[in-house]
Amino acid sequence: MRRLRRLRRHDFSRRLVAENQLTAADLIYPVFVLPGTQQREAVASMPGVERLSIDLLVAECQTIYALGIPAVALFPVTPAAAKSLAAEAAWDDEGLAQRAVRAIKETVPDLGVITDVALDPFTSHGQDGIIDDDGYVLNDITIDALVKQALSHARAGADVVAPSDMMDGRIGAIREALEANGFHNVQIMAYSAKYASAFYGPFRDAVGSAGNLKGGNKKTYQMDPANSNEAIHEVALDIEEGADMVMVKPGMPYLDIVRRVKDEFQVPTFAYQVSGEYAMMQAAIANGWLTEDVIMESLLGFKRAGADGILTYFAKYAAERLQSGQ
Ligand SMILES: NCc1[nH]cc(CCC(=O)O)c1CC(=O)O
Ligand SMILES: [Mg+2]
Repeated sequence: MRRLRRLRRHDFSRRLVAENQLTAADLIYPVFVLPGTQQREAVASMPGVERLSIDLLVAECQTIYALGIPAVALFPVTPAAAKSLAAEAAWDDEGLAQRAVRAIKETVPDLGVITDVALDPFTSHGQDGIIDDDGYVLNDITIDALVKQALSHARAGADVVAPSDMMDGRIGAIREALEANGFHNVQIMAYSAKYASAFYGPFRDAVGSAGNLKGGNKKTYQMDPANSNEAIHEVALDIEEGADMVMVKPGMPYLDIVRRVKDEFQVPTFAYQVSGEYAMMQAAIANGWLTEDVIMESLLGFKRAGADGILTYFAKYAAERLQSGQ
């Protein structure tokens, strides 16, 4: 009799036949950067996540590197006074993101540093671009700003720039500018299929853009959650324009998209387990409704769906757990 339970009988054979494996090398740790020194702030809607000033962040990065996590993704928390309609602070070479990149590369040079290329932390209205009088985000004018921001990150020493804004054509423009300025080896991780999702709420609290958005949404540039074929077109364009890696975001509700993208293109494909997914799981765990085992199960799900790596606020927790062999 064909008994599929036979191999499940013992731990040794369950391990031998496991089809997928999660390792620390699959993880990218998103971190929030504060101005000042010795600053550490909790994020209420993301229990366990802290915003850190650069000095504390550098120390944290040493721990992250020692755990075998390949890279961090930086998200600056911009003071309200530095926000404007045209988001000029985004390409300030002395900006928070730029200074954080330099500090990390100086102390932990082998840790990959990924920067967020998008204007929302720097606009007074919280949108990811420059708006017209009606509040519509202008595509090509925004691209000019994104190019300046990406070049500024590259000058600071960023290994990877990650445009998360969903303007059409920005990958091509950024790639061209990087090449023209001698940054031939700066990688682009494109947020290619980024959906207009309600799962980003806690992140907007963390970077302080929720208040600026005033309940507004990003539906005129981020994708409609109803769509799947459109994600394939978005990814195809970004690869053609010069992306080295592509991303699907959010994560768990969009694993079907991760699988389709991986099958269709076979390029390095990442998924972002976003703030709302983190908050949901942490809330249930804190209430005793779920155990922490859901964390590792959720991360393995990304591997099974075909992701090469996962951006997750659980990266440090997961790497520690993998190291201790649990
Ligand atoms: N450029 C904005 C950006 N970059 C990363 C996230 C969300 C990440 C998360 O929720 O964890 C967002 C939010 C948004 O689009 O409003
Ligand atoms: Mg696109």
